[in-house]
This record gives sequence, C-alpha cells and structure tokens, in this order.
Amino acid sequence: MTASIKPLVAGNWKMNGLKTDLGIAAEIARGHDGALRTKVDLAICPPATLLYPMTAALIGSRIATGGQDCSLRDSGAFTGEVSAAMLADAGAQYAIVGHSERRTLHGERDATVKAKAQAAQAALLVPIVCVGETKDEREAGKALAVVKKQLRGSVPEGSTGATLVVAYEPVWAIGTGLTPTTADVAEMHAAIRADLGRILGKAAAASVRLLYGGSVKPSNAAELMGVSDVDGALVGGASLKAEDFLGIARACG
Ligand SMILES: O=C(CO)COP(=O)(O)O
Repeated sequence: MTASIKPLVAGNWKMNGLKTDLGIAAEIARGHDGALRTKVDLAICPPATLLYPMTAALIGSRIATGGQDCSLRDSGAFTGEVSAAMLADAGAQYAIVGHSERRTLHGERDATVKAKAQAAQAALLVPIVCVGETKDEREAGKALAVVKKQLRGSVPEGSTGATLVVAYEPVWAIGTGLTPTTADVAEMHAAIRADLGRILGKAAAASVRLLYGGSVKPSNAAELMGVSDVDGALVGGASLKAEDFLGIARACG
C-alpha cells in the first residue's frame, strides 16, 4: 500500500454475466456500504451489455463501473466497436485497456493500447492500463524489461493519478491460481513507479494507483495488498462472487 493513496479494487467480469447476475453487484454494494467505503474504492467492469443496467443498479452506492476495452476511434463505420464516449454515456468511469487477453487474442500492441488510453481520457474515463510479462519472459529474466517497454509504449504522457490507473498482471498468473512472490511483486511495482516517474514526472507518478492482478482471492489478498506500491487489485474470477470480491476489498481496508 501507498499511504497517501486510497486503494482501488476493480472487478473484471470478462465475458461473464447476464441481467440475472446484476444481483451480484447489488450484494457487493450492500457489503461496501459503511466503514469499508471510506477505506477502499470499488469498481466493476461488466460486459458492455450490462454497463448501463449495472450503473443504474448501483445508483446510491459508491461503486463505479467500467468498460473492459474501448475503441481507439471516436465514431463511424467500425462494426462491433464500442467507443469510450459510449461507455461514458452508459455510466462508466473506467475503461480497462491493454488487458493481456486483448494483447494476446486480438493482437493489440502498445501503440494501440496507448491510443485507447488516450481515447478513454478524452471521454473523461480513467483508463486502467494493463501490463505484464509471460511465463517465458519471466523465466528468461526479462520481466522488468518487458513491462518497462509496455509502459513506455502504452501510457499517455501527461497522465496523473486522477486520469490513470496501471495494473500489473503477470500473464502466467491470470486464471491459473499462481501468484508471484511478494518480493517479485514489490520489485515490479517499485520499478513501475520509477518508470512512470520518468514518463510522467515524479509527482504525478507518485499518485497513480498501481493495481496487482492475477489469481487474487480473499486468502492471498492481505499478503499481496500489504506489498509496498500495491494500491489495490484487478480481480477476474473472484469478482464474480460478491463475498470473495468483498473479502479482497476488506484486505485493503
Ligand atoms: O485477468 C485478470 C483481471 O483482469 C485476473 O484474472 P483472475 O483473477 O481470474 O486470475
């Protein structure tokens, strides 16, 4: 944790969730009400189809919603794309960009991720820019260099803690039950903070929330959230169960 930063726990529902699952968000809102909400910010990034009804269901709570991706373009003949302005129109406050599943399955490169982050910022959304190395890259001792390159290519210049969140998600830890050691997380998050300092200036970099993501669950959250320069979590599978997501949130509080 960074003392001056209020942690953020964001749930990435990925391609899961129908209208019948909106009750999960309502249950999370009930659990966040009270002391917890003074200690930790929460966001849920459902599939685009649920953004509007989920935001509506969360009115009166302090839980934000976000998209899982956005187009780098404003509007026009781009079948299947969803613009950042559309996400904002549906009530989103965040947009995940550069998730490893987009980078791997959709061939998104750093320049695309950066353009998407800029599009999000232009629509007054806060992009959650994801970075992280593969298993091969870690085993080859290249994790720090890979993430540094992704940051340089993906983070819009001029961003501040109010307009940017960065998520470190080692690809090999996503959905696998594996997590890096706390020493590895500490090393990576310190390196990310230092690199952001070079890109954005030290003062801005000091206020950017750095989330850890990859197999976060209630049982390991306290340990991971206790690492310096970890300012919250980006949660996949465990965000689909209200009690698990709230357990992770409580570990930050
Ligand atoms: O990809 C993730 C969040 O964006 C992490 O997913 P899991 O928490 O399921 O490992």
